[in-house]
Amino acid sequence: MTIFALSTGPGISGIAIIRVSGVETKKVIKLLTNGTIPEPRIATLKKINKINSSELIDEGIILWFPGPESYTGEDMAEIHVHGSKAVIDALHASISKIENCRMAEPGEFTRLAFQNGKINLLKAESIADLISAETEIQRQQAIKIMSGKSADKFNELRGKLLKILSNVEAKIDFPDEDLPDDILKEIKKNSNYVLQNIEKILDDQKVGERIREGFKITILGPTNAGKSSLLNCLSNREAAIVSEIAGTTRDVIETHLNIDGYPVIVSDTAGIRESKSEIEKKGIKLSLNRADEADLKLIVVDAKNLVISDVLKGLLDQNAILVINKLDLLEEDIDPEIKKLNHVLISIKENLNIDQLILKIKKNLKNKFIKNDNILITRERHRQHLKQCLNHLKSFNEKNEVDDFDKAAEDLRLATRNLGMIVGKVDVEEILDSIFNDFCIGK
Ligand SMILES: Nc1nc2c(ncn2[C@@H]2O[C@H](COP(=O)(O)OP(=O)(O)OP(=O)(O)O)[C@@H](O)[C@H]2O)c(=O)[nH]1
Ligand SMILES: [K+]
Ligand SMILES: [Mg+2]
Repeated sequence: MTIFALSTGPGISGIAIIRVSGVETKKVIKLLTNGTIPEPRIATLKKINKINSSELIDEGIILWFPGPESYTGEDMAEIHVHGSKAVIDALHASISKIENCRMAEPGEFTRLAFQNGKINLLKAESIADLISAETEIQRQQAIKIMSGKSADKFNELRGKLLKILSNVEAKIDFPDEDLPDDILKEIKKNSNYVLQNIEKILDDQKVGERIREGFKITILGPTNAGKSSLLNCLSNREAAIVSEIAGTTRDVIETHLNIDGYPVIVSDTAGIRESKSEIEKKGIKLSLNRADEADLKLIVVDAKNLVISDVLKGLLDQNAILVINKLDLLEEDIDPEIKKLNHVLISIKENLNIDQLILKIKKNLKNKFIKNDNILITRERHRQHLKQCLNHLKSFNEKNEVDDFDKAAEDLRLATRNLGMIVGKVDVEEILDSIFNDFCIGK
């Protein structure tokens, strides 16, 4: 089967690129250009016409990449035309008339690249991350994983496990012979090395995932403190309704922001107070759930009414900033006890000290992100495989201690398999769909 798809973004653009991959690629070029195949990898201007007709669609550049020296490993072509809907539609219609040619599924080009051994799974995932990167930090992370640093580490650890496995299997094959002491020592050393490495990789405060998905900031506080006003102020738009009526916000309202390169998801929540309304109570429950999940809590209170309820006190930990709003209304100094807390005094109405608050938020993000320069896990999938690997490895150690080699070997195989699945070194058909379906068509 030969696949094709628009690989540039949809909508009007100066240039649109349609990619073709598969055995019929040469035929596609010939039929579209009524002519010869261009030199490999040399941009060649061609008249592109409808299939089986001399009617011109557009003039454009054809790039011919004979397999296996191509992105997918198969014969491939790129057709660069003017980026209008009509040109693209005409080209698509023409190619789909050629036998054995069809539109590509989302992520299918990259999936082929993986299946044909051009890239490993981590690289495939990082390509998806790079395509969807919205902030500088996300781009940096994607390109780092793409460069192969994580894959190298996981392959190194997997190599050690395979080494142990060969020793243990030798023991199973020759049950009457004892393993020499130095080999037993080496097995122990290697399995501890892998164990400790995985524990260290897992102990990462989930920074990699946070960079991909966004760092979670939750705005909490009593009703009418100005929480929704703060959300709007940070996101520079009317994301949430602001009113002088206490209890305005009921549902959680999220906005995605880019704070100095760091991706964040800011959530505004329902004001916390004693309420008889069932709906409001539900809203307050949602607020408290969000507080649990948050990486950073902004506890907003009213400077004129500075009572901090016990519930809020419970939320004021090292991942919280006390935001005292409505500074413009304040006449006297604030309570020295409250001043001891990690706080900032602002007025959203008068735009006072907002920059200070943003600085504090940034500092908090930086501390969290920069502490960990060794990010290897960017997805829950990786974390699950590592946890499984760790469990099997621990179980292997226990069984190995009591000379239960058969069962120990089985644990070792499973541990190795889980490490392999991260990079895509084993039969991974079952996880491929979920990975490549996240891509858009043409990638
Ligand atoms: N004077 C003054 N008023 C403010 C300031 N910030 C917000 N307000 C006003 O405070 C009122 C409540 O603001 P909201 O943003 O709706 O407060 P909230 O915390 O989201 O309230 P709920 O959703 O009901 O819990 C509105 O009338 C705002 O205009 C400020 O800095 N100074
Ligand atoms: K309100
Ligand atoms: Mg509100």
